[in-house]
Amino acid sequence: MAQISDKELNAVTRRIATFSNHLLPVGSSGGSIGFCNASMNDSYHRIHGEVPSHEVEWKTACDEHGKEFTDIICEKAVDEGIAKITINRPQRRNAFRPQTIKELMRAFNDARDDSSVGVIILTGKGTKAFCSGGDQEFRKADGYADFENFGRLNVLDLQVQIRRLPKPVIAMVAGYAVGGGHVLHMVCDLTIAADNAIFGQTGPKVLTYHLLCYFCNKAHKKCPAWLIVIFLLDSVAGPNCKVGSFDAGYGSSIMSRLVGPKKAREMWFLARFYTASEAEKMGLVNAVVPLEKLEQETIKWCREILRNSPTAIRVLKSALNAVDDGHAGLQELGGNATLIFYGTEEGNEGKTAYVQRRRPDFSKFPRRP
Ligand SMILES: CC(C)(COP(=O)(O)OP(=O)(O)OC[C@H]1O[C@@H](n2cnc3c(N)ncnc32)[C@H](O)[C@@H]1OP(=O)(O)O)[C@@H](O)C(=O)NCCC(=O)NCCSC(=O)CCC(=O)c1ccccc1C(=O)O
Repeated sequence: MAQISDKELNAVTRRIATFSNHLLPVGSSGGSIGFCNASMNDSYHRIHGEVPSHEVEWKTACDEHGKEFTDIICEKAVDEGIAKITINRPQRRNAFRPQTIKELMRAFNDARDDSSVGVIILTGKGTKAFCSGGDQEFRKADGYADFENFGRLNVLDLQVQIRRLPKPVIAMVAGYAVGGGHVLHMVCDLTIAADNAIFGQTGPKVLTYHLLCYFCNKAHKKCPAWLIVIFLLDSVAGPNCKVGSFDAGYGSSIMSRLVGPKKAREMWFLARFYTASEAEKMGLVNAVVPLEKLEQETIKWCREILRNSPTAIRVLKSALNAVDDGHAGLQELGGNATLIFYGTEEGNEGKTAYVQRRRPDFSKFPRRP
């Protein structure tokens, strides 16, 4: 009779253990290994262990000229590939003005170029709001303007930057994510929400708030009494803000992809607000956690991502966007193919031959089926 070696016996025992673990109901403890879920007792989890849960040590980062940011806080985790970018205007529910967007774009650029960073968290200061969209005080007839005397919709550039950034961006949402702030979280790759989070678009609602600001500006800050009365009545009838705006770009198309065309129409046409658990059911967010666990859980997701291959994640992000992003999506995905090719011997042969003024020898490279 054929003898079975110790090695083979070990392999069989391991396979039976793995198989029987898969049969255990989810949540049962199933043995002495301290995983939260018995079905996680496979070789991957035995080798990699649990995702570490120790606290992050944050180090504040300046801008590229060593100057401190005014509207945002940029931090990097010590010895871990996590950058955290925080909109720091809590007194205005983290509404963004052009300066905020410019700083955000610089911080995202820095995190992109920093090869020690593998994942970026976008969040808002405090627990009341992730972001309440464009700061209406700075809205003019041609867009938003602060230190410059022309207006723009700067946030659209930031949306594109996040979409194309070759590292995952996670929105960490506590409190309101509304208007342009809601679009920002949708543009991020993942969203972890606190149980106090509120999501929604405000733009199409009645114009009282914007009208009030507009007339006050015109009247050198003096508000006509009738407008104040309308504003007060309107505030009582529906305390959510009303700004007269819409995002017919990513704010519509990405939303429709996330929640489906019918629900997207509901979100925009009715401009209702939704709780975190409603948002989770709609597919707007990846997870909802108690407010006090928000950062801990987000960090856990970051650490789990950071264990994985950065190139695989980079290519996957562009692949997941490619169909929707048309030429820009193909360019991003195609750029990744070229980037990987540059790192191969075959790619290098072409370059080396050119530099050495000789014919390249591609004969040694396989023509794969
Ligand atoms: C977020 C709220 C629901 C929070 O309500 P609450 O907790 O009761 O706080 P408040 O007392 O309302 O607010 C505290 C304080 O903050 C000020 N504030 C809040 N949000 C803004 C804002 N967006 N702009 C300016 N100021 C804001 C508020 O006035 C208070 O100030 P005090 O001095 O203390 O009184 C509620 O605050 C709320 O509903 N806010 C407005 C939300 C909203 O409608 N946002 C949408 C703005 S439009 C937008 O984001 C579009 C952005 C954009 O650039 C764009 C992109 C693509 C296409 C088009 C556009 C475009 O601009 O049109």
